[in-house]
Amino acid sequence: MIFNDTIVALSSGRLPAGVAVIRISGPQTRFVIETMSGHLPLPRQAVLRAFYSQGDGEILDRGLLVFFPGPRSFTGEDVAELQIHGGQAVVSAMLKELTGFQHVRSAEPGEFTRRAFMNGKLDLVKTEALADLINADTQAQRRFAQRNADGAQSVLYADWRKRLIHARAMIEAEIDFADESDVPGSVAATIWADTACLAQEIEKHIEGFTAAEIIQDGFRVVILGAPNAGKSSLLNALAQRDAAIVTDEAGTTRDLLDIVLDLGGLKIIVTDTAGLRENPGRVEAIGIEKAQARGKKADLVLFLEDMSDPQMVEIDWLAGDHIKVGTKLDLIEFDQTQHDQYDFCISHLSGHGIADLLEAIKQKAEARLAAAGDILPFRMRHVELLEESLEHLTEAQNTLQPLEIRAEELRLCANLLGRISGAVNVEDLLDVIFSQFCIGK
Ligand SMILES: Nc1nc2c(ncn2[C@@H]2O[C@H](COP(=O)(O)OP(=O)(O)OP(=O)(O)O)[C@@H](O)[C@H]2O)c(=O)[nH]1
Repeated sequence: MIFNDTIVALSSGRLPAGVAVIRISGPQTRFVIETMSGHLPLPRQAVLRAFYSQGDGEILDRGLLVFFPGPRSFTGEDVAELQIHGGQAVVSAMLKELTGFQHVRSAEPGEFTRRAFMNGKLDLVKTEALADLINADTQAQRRFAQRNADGAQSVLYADWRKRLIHARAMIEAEIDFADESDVPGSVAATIWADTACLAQEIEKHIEGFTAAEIIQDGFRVVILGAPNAGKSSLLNALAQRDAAIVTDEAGTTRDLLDIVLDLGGLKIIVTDTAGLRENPGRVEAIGIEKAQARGKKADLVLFLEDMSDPQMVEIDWLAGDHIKVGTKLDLIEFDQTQHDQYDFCISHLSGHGIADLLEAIKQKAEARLAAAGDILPFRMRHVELLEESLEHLTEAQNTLQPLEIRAEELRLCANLLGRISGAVNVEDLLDVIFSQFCIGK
């Protein structure tokens, strides 16, 4: 696709910095380079150049210039990257000079990537993965985004579409040549067996979204227990700072308080909650309601009990995974029978058991990820399209429907899969997807 205007942006991070990278893409790129720095350098080779102002011939800066002639560039157009000194004034003078050329303007957020997509350099899934790679905070997020950007997911969907298109072709052949028995019944049986298999694969793939959410948004750990059980003390010990207020007054914590941990590269969100007890005050009751709601949505609940003063707390409503933790170990005489009631016994005073508990949280999170496959849908958008395509595939299996309708359901299913990677009709999605990017990407 040919764009008339050339776009320019600072592609590197916050200024001042040692080096700043300015990126230019579009049909004016060659002219701009030649005007500001002399002849075009060899493709993809870094050269040291002075960059001159058109107005008074002043040198604005010296730096490295790399020229990537289209179509072998990130956007598919002529692209140049200028590595210059990362000072505020240097960069603003250079950007002002560049956008002073005719048909050259500042890029919108994500516009370079959008051009890459329009020119067939990236598909939508890879584009989204690239946005995630740029925003990755933890090593697990980086590795996951890297894998998605490599395109394994797009290959999987392309393979599914191929199977569907083949199935549809065979079914249509059966419709067209029914009388001539050119398509033996056994072929149709094989096709329907394969589409049934595909439906299972898609279903399993959709289930993997939970694992993707854990990687992207974090593994949610919620600390629950009676007032004074030591919940806030545990949160502070895990955070290694005073994130929550700790007093000996029962009911100190009224609201939810989150901290974020990086455990072995995984993002873990730990939430402190209001103590669970019967007949709380009005404000406390709201806190308890919130605690229960968060506990129900948690990936893991740490249920704390003060070993020196155990309280009866109703936790039957807890459906998910939980670890029972005995606290204030330092206050009690050793008693094996009492120890055996808990998965872990800890003391914030002595630090006993905290490291083991952290390790257990990490292992629980890793186990959840290991259970999912390698290729996961990583946007709600993917899941919605997958679910819709699965509905059509299920409908296609319905032997009560005429063959024509079943074939049409296969076509609809393939189209929806095509929308995930952008192979089919996605104009309406583009603004949403590219707005996730920063300027210069
Ligand atoms: N001896 C001892 N005291 C502890 C330990 N952990 C917590 N405490 C004390 O127990 C009291 C309550 O601790 P918190 O961490 O505020 O308990 P909580 O469960 O958050 O309490 P609420 O906010 O009221 O629900 C404080 O005085 C803590 O210093 C421990 O391991 N040993």
